[in-house]
Formats: sequence, structure tokens, C-alpha cells
Amino acid sequence: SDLACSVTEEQRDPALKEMTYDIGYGEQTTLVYVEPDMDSMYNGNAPAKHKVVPKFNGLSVKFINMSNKHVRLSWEPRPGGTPNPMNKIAPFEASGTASFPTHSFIMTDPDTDKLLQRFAIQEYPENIYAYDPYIVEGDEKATEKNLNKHLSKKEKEFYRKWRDSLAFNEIYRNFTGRSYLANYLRDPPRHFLWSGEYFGQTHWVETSETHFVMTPPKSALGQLKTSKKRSLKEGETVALEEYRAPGQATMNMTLKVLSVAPRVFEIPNFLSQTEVDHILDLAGGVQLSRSSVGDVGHGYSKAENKKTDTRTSFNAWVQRGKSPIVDAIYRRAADLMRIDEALLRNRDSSERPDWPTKGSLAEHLQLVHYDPGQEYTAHHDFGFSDLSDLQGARFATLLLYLNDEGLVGGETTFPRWVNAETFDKLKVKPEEGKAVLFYSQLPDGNLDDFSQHSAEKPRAGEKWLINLWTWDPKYH
Ligand SMILES: O=C(O)CCC(=O)C(=O)O
Ligand SMILES: [Fe+2]
Repeated sequence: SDLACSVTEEQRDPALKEMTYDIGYGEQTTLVYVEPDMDSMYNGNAPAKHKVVPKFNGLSVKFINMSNKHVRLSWEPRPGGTPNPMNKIAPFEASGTASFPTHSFIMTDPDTDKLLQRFAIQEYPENIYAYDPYIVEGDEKATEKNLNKHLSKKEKEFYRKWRDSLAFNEIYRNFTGRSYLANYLRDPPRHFLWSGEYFGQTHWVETSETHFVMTPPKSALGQLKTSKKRSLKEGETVALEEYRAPGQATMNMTLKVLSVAPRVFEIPNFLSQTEVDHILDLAGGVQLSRSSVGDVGHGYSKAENKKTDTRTSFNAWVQRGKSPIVDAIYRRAADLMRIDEALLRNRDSSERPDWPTKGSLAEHLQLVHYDPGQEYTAHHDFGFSDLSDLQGARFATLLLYLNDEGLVGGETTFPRWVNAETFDKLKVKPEEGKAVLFYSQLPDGNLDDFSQHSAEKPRAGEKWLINLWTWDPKYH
């Protein structure tokens, strides 16, 4: 695109370092993410040498089923206590959730309820828990014999892939301090990522999707076909120009680094008052339903919809084509993330054939409403992929705050942000029109465990917010 921004030359992400490794196929080299040290996070002025251990000790846990049978995963409030069934994991697939050290999980045979293995969750970075009924520890020969006895050729290949993934995880963790939560070896994100080198660092980017400052008449706000390129009226550079900030061909958006690890940015005035009002207007016309959470690993449309106590808010989905204003918000968001807007809608094969899918890489806007006392406890927006090569996963989350008046509390918090000052969480205060951008993926393609976040309870007032999730890449 010809929109200007503060990145003048494309360079390798400053947090990527070369790592040489050998998982049994000879020496190989790849780029991995290494967290910047304290001094660089504070641009040379770190208040202390070492990072503070966060008070919050939760982590993302990944369970791998390395057997050729389905297993049932259950959570035990205490080891040996009554198990709470979670989900079935298919042969050679993985599943996961946010958890805490000392929590206990079990895998059982779904037909007989026979206990297969119990997992006691350890402290970060002990994120990965595998059920492998074939391995004979320290005896390659006996293991091989087992594999040949129980697995087909194809199944042995799947098994091998997980063994490779576990072997890579060991090396990756020694080098970077983090677990490899993706499957070996995930490509780096295909999208651009803003760098986040130090607190307060700013980037800027231009957009031609300027603010709406007047609400167009209802007749101009009909449904759009977002699978098509937009057709504009004669002389227009953007839709409904006459209702936008006058005399402005473009506007600049500023991203300020709130956290380096995870990479969190805030963008003031992303939405105008008119746009906020329009969305809240739409909310009046859409049916809000109790929010659900699910493992998004296999695509959100197939997510298991479970109503739980971890998420007590209400939500609704708003499609990009709902109105030209919603469409403009997607286009502006695309400019903000430096992603082609065409990737955030369905395309025909002539548009961006360089991408592996024709489906939109963005989800519908998720409109969320919290009353006092409602919350979304600490979670990750990513899910775990099966052994497919593409490993589609949520890449970025854009949060748009729609109100602040009368709202007390209700912050978005990042309890595991790396810093040298406090063990308390990073709190982002909702401000009308403000956006927060964070990445669920690291620039090396791994999932970012530190992207864990929560929505605090409003203590007074209500909270309205939008989630816009972008995938890398969604493949359904
Ligand atoms: O409400 C917020 O501040 C965050 C919401 C969130 O994390 C989510 O819906 O996934
Ligand atoms: Fe979230």
C-alpha cells in the first residue's frame, strides 16, 4: 500500500535471533524469539537489572495425545477428586487451557473411564504435557518395538512429529526460556508485526479511512457485500466522504508500546464518537447472548461453545458488511496492523492468490457487554492446532473500547507482562474510542504464553467493548 508509516525499511524483527539445533536430522538453523533484556526494555534506563516475578502464576498448558485412540481430558479440583470432564482429544491431536501450578488433569479412556495418566501442572515454563503410552524411557529399541506393534505406518509418522516437537521444545526452551507452544516447526506469521522494543516507544501509520463525524442517513447505511471490492461513487476516495472529518485526506494513528513482552500497544482515538454511537446503535438491534469460551484451535466456527464461569459477560457478533461504517473500521484496522484489507474479507481467487486461503482472516466483530461483577478471567485468545502444516491460529487481537463514562474498574489486564518495577498486572483503562492491539503470536511463529489477559469486573457502571480477531491464516 502507499500509506506512509514510521517503518522506513523492512528489517528483521529486532527480537529474532539465530538458533542452531539438532533434533536428530543433523544441524539446522532457525530464527527464534528472544525477549529483550531489561535495559533495552527501558531504553537504557532500567530501574533494576532483573525482571520481577509476577504475582500471577498461571500459564497456558498444552496436552498432547500421542496415542492412536481418543482420550478424555478432565480437570480435577484436587488430585484424585471428582473430575470435571473437559473434552475428548482425537488420536495425535492436542488441546489446552489456561491453568495454574498444582492443578491436576487426567486423561481417561472415554469408553471405560480407565485412568490413563495424571498430570500435575508445574510452574512456567513447564507448559507441555504429553500422553505417550508407547515410550520406554531410555530404551529406543523397546520403544520402537512398541510402536511397530501398536501403530500403522501413518500413525508412526504422526507420533514422530510429536516426538520432534517435544525434542525441539527442549532446545527452544534452553535457548529462549520459553516453551514451544506451537507444533514443530511453525512458520513465522505471514503478517507484519509492529516491533515493541521499549516502554513508551511509538509507531505511527497513516490511514485514508478518516473518522466519521456525522451519522449518515439510514438509507446510506445498508448492508454491504464484503466479498467484493468496494465500488466508490464518482470522485470519492473513501465511502461516504461527506460524513467524515472535513478537509482530511488521511489521518495518522499512533501506537504506543504499553508492554514489550507481551507486545501490547495502545492507540488513542481509533474510533470517533460517531462511530462508537453507530456501533452501540447496532447493539440495540442485535440479540446479545451469554458469552461462551471454547478451544479455538480448529477455527472459531467449530469451537466448542461452553458457557462457563470464566466468562460471565454478554456478547454478539457484528459482520463487516453490516454497514459502511463497520466496513470502514475493518479497513482502518487493516491499515493499523499493516495488513491488506482484502485479507480481512472473503475474496475470489484473483485477489491475493499468494495467500493459502480465500476465506477472511478476520472474524466478525465481537461486541461484548459487562455489567458490574461480570468478568472474563485470565485466558489466551489462541488455541492449539492439530498436526496440520498451516497451524492456523489467532494472530492479533484488536480491542476497541466503546465507553468510559460512569465506568469504574473493568480494565483489560495483562498479569504476566515483563517489567522491572512491579509484580502487579498491567492494567489498561477503557477509554471511549481507544484501541489496544496485542499479538497472540511471537515473530518466530510460536504462541505467546505471556499474551494471557483478563477483563476485570466493572465495580460500577457498564462496559462495552469490541474484539476484532485476525488469523494467521485461517484455513476453513
Ligand atoms: O473485555 C476485555 O477487556 C477483554 C476481552 C477479552 O479478552 C476477550 O473477549 O477475549
Ligand atoms: Fe481475550
